[in-house]
Amino acid sequence: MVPTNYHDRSIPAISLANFDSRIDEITAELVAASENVGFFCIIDHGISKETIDTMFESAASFFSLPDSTKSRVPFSPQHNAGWEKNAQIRPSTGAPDRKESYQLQFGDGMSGRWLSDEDLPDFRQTALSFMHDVQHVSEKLMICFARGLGFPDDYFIQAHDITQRDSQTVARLLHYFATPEPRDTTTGEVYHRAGAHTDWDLLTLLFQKAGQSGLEICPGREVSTSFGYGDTWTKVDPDAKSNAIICNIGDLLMSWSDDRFKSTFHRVKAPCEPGDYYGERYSIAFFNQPRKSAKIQGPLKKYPMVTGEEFTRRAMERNFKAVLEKTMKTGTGLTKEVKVANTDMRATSVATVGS
Ligand SMILES: O=C(O)CCC(=O)C(=O)O
Ligand SMILES: [Fe+2]
Repeated sequence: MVPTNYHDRSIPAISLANFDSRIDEITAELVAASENVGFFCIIDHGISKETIDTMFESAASFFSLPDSTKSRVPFSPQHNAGWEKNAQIRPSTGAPDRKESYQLQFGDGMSGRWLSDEDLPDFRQTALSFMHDVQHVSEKLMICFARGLGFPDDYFIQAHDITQRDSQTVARLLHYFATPEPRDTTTGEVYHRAGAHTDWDLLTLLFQKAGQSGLEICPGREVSTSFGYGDTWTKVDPDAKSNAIICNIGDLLMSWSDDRFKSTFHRVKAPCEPGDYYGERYSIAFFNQPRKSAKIQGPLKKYPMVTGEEFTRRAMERNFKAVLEKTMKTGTGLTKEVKVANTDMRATSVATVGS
């Protein structure tokens, strides 16, 4: 196995302290980070460590339920919400990520996909309160991005209004399974966690747990080969002290900024090298998705206008095609009914392909 080529890049840390009086300074920092790296972390964001820990505890309670209970809220491709396990195949790997996830939304998409209070006391309330907190932070960043691109302050906030029925914003609770250490190289089995991908939302806010490393980025699309294979990677380890939220630009903001802001390849590495973390890993990703009816076009009109619904559908189709091509090339095929998940909006297509 060829060792990973690592490169230390600094991930900008941007403080949101005194947001109203420092908004110009914060906007300049965010714009620079988005143009040059596509990844940054925010600190002084106002969500306490206790709040984040409580959400992680609730996520762990959900994932510790028997599969028979979790399968009462199964993932729905139409709604992009619910629970899936070992079901997401990335075009970069052609094999399922070894994980389970539970996708939550604010509105109609969650109908019938919350467990009852008897199954999981207080979960819904805790999750929604956390999601509103993260939305609040996201909206601050949206004001800065709107200013950076010359749009009115509330431009992205309106397009991502979570009080509307066609809101598509998703909070994804993730649980990666522990994998054998050291990896058995005789079988060639690779325990993918999250294969290399870009997200296709506006902006992702990611929460990691101290000690559970694995997130890596390949910034600025510095990829000379497909999906970053063979390229240099940078570790983005959780930093418990700063209580930072990791943020990355998604394909939607890249397009909406006429390619000025970079959506960036990242992965949760399949552990295989000395120093890698093989234990179970929890994370929470908050995907700022546009309303279905949002109209998307950059200030320079580099790309034709599309709706949020259309943008999402096209991203899913592209992803689905790439997965099919990959699985055919590798001969793994999709031999039974397989849920083929998208890179990051999590809308999963159910495909029955091959024998
Ligand atoms: O789990 C993580 O740290 C990252 C997850 C991720 O990139 C994704 O789900 O899009
Ligand atoms: Fe991602």
